[in-house]
Parts: sequence; structure tokens; C-alpha cells
Amino acid sequence: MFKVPDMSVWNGREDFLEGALGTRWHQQVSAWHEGAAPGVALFGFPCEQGVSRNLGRTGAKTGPQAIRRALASHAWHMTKPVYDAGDIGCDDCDLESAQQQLGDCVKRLLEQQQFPLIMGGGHEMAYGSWQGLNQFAHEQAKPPVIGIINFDAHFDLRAYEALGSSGTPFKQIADKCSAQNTPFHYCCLGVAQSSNTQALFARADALGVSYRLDEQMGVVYLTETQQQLAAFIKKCDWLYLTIDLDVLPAAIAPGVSAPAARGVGLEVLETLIADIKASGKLKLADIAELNPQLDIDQHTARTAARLLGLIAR
Ligand SMILES: N=CN[C@@H](CCC(=O)O)C(=O)O
Ligand SMILES: [Mn+2]
Ligand SMILES: [Mn+2]
Repeated sequence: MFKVPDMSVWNGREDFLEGALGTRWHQQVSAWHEGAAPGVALFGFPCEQGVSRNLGRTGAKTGPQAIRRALASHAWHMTKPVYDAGDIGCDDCDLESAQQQLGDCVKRLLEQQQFPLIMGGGHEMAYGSWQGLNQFAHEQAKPPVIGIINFDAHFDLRAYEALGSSGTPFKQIADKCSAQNTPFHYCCLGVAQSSNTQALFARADALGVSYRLDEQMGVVYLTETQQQLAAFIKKCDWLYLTIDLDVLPAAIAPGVSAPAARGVGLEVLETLIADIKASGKLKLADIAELNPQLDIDQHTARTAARLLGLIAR
């Protein structure tokens, strides 16, 4: 259910002697309101029902607050406003209602010319985020072609029966795209072979997914990876970027349900994010799976905050 932003989390060190150039995020982030000037709207999805249904290690529901706390002390280098627009949790409702409400909030922010940046929570968040962008796209005179770029060790294309989980969001989106007769453009980068069964690779192939294994994503393969990503981006009008923090090596991102033995390096991830931003097509982004209970000295929260700051810029 919707919670208004708790602005008390936005606090930290203040460099009074430095004046306006000495500010940090906690001094600049304001509560979002209808009619606010276009900028970046942070939004939380403190939910882990999907992780629990997927038999993962729970704890991600405190992820959004941990990212906010890590971001609060970042030095301010932004040239556009940043807002906190609140949270949609799922303590009092089922996951499906929370995903739908998240979608409604994302759509509302897009209608208000905001760039929504959603903080999870489990990766079940993606099915909510996408619903908002999809609905907004269908309000346009000519609905733009949406492409999903997922940095993840997992395809998250698991089969499901009645209910989805953190392992199914892109299968759910593929099914929706098929039902509404729109293309399913999905690029999944950083896939760990050992963490995805043959069934998932077969489903990815059947759905025409553009993917790369983690072992094909080292710095030596960067140009090749950039070319594959550029070819994917070319097919799309709008992009939805979703980052599952378990794509990063466990040493950098220990605070996730399924830490990666190998993972994709931050320098590669950041270069690819810069390419995505430079395309001018990015409409929506989210960062999933931060589990503060499993984190070590806020390493994962700090990485999530760094990536968030890079996307917001
Ligand atoms: N979004 C996560 N998907 C992985 C997670 C596994 C886990 O939480 O342990 C998957 O379904 O395989
Ligand atoms: Mn994953
Ligand atoms: Mn995932």
C-alpha cells in the first residue's frame, strides 16, 4: 500500500562553510508533489513476497530505506531536481495488488514528466514497474516499442502457475506482451550458466531474448557487448533498465538473496549504463534485490546508491 515519503531518512553531514556548492543529496531531495518541475522521482518498493515465493533469502523489503540512507550523504552534482515520491509496500496486501499499484504510481510519474527510479525490494518489482510504462505507452497516439534491459545473473523467466515470484517477472511480461500483441524485446546481460537451468535457456531462445553470459562480459569483451546492446537498443523506442544487484560479484554485492560467484564488474556495468543513457531512450529504471540483512558494512547498499546516482545524472 502507498506510503508518503518519510523525509527523516534524508539527513547527514552538512558542510556549512562551503555554501551552496557544499551540499549533499539529503539537502536537495524534496518530497514529490503533483505539478513538480520535471526531474528524477525516487520511489520505493519495500516488498519481498516474490523472493519468499521463489524460496529465496528474505530481507529485501528494507532495501529501499537502506539505499536512501546510502544516497543521503552523496555529494550533490545533479543539475535537475530529485524527489522522493514514497513507497508501495506489500505488508497489507498481496503481491499482485502491490505490483499493480506500483504500476499506477510509475504511470502517474511518467505522465508528470518525471523519470521514475524505483528501489527494491525483490525483482518481482519489475512486473509492477513495466506495467506502469506499458500503460503509459498505450496512452500515446502511436505506442512506442518498449525494450527491457536487465542486468542479472538470472533470466527470471521461470514458469509459473497462478502466482508470480521474483523468478518470473519477465515471463509474466512476455505473456502480457503476447496477450496484447506487442513485441517482447528483452535483453538480459550477465547470465550465470550455473544459476539457470536448460529449461530457462530454451525459453530465452524461444522468446528471442538477447543475452550474454557473465563470462562473456569481462573488459576484453566490452566492445562486443556494447555492439550487442546497441543492436538491441536500435529496435526500441523506449527503454526500461532493471538492475538485479546479484549480477555483480559477491565481493561487491554480498547483500543479495543469490550472490554471484563470478558476476559482472562494476566498470563494465557502468560503461553499459552510460551507453543506455546516451541513447536518449531511457524512460524508467529500477534496482532490485538489495537485502540489508545479508549486507556487509553497507557494501551492496553503497554500490546500489552509486548506480542509482549514475542513472539519475
Ligand atoms: N530475482 C531472482 N531470481 C533468482 C533468485 C534466486 C534466489 O533468490 O535465490 C532465481 O529465480 O533463480
Ligand atoms: Mn538475479
Ligand atoms: Mn532478477
